[in-house]
Amino acid sequence: MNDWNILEEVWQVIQDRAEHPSAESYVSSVLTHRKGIDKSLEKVGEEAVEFILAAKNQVPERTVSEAADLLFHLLVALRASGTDVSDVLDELAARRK
Ligand SMILES: N=c1c2ncn([C@@H]3O[C@H](COP(=O)(O)OP(=O)(O)OP(=O)(O)O)[C@@H](O)[C@H]3O)c2ncn1[C@@H]1O[C@H](COP(=O)(O)O)[C@@H](O)[C@H]1O
Repeated sequence: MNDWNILEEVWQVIQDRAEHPSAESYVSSVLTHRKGIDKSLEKVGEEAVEFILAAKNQVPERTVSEAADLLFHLLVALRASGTDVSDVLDELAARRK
């Protein structure tokens, strides 16, 4: 199944967790972390490295899983940096040749 809508769905949940933080929420814990934005930026770095290693070592299941982690943490970091994902999508669209 290819469902690009899942990205939008996860983005909306991240907005909700940012606006209504809860103790049980992982996203809230990252967005309210004592390290501030550094926490989500560290996660992006960590997950990027794990993705690179999985892809480089040609481990398909791990590559999929690490790519999902990377996309998720990138969305959280975009929120932490006050960047709207729509602007990122617009930027991609503007690069069409
Ligand atoms: N996609 C994810 C997702 N991917 C990974 N994780 C969590 O990310 C955490 C990080 O795990 P790691 O092993 O990388 O790191 P760790 O050492 O345990 O913890 P940290 O480094 O983060 O401190 C785990 O607790 C995972 O559960 C996620 N947590 C949430 N989501 C999505 O976000 C939504 C909202 O989640 P909550 O905010 O928890 O309600 C969920 O419905 C999902 O769609």
